[in-house]
Amino acid sequence: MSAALSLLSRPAPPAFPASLPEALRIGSRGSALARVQARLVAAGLGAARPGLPLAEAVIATSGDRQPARRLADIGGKGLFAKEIHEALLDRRLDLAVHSLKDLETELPRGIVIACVLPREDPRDALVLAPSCPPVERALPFPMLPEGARIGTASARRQAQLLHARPDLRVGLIRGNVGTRLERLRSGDYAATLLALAGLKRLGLAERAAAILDPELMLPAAGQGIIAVTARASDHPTLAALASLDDRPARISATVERAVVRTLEGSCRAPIGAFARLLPGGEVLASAMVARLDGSFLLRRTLRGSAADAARLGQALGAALRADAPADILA
Ligand SMILES: NCc1[nH]cc(CCC(=O)O)c1CC(=O)O
Repeated sequence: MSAALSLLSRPAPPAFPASLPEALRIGSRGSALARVQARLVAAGLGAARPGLPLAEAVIATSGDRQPARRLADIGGKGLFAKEIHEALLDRRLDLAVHSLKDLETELPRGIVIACVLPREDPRDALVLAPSCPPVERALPFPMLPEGARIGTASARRQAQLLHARPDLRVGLIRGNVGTRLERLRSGDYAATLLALAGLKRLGLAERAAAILDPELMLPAAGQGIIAVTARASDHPTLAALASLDDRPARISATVERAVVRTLEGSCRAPIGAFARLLPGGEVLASAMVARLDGSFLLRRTLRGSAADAARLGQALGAALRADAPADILA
């Protein structure tokens, strides 16, 4: 009797989801910006699939644990995403939210970019320390004080800034957006450069003393674009995310990342890449490489078909490589 009962009352085997799991687990880094971006993705999914249960999780990354050094010196972009990729592959997460510009161009096997959200403003912004005299919005660089010290950890920003203003000095300031704004109050720096997209998402856009024209400061590949990664094999999650994919952002991302992919490995120099869809449906893409000290800067612009976005980016990267001096190419 008791044996029969225990057979009958044996707990049901764990329910393996035929389609979507109980709750989709959304992962991101723990910074304020990362959390806001994760919430944007969750809101998008909630609107696309009403009633779909979602759970948000924070993953600490190596990049977050070593805030004082230049990223390139501690292993590059992969640092922010490594633990997040691992959590996806280990099924501790089902999808992960990244700033596309921090995501390496070659993702680990089994991880794909499932969708990109509509691009926020891709431009960089100049943020002044309280002690710095104001600049005119239209002429931000010429009005920075002679010899001023500017804080940035971005080789791309440093090279373009010094190209325009060789008298300026650059000091390393890293960390989250909040940390960097805080550092400005220390008096060590006259100004810093930040992505306007991050400032906007944090409700801090009013801190931008000037917004830098891409002619002056070409953005990083993917700047302003939020990318969502998932397991390549997880078809239900990929299908749910596909409805969030933004075509113009996807095309820009494809061109800009193809530029970087074409150059990296053969080029150790700072790289900028920016592509946008024109009203007629063509893509206008610019890219630049420079010496870190700004003494050399090369820019190229190409126009091409949106259907050939990756090829356009490759052609742009190849054009830069063809004309760059030997010391820029590794
Ligand atoms: N490297 C940090 C980082 N990664 C993405 C953003 C901003 C948001 C975006 O570009 O989408 C920032 C901050 C910054 O560069 O000012």
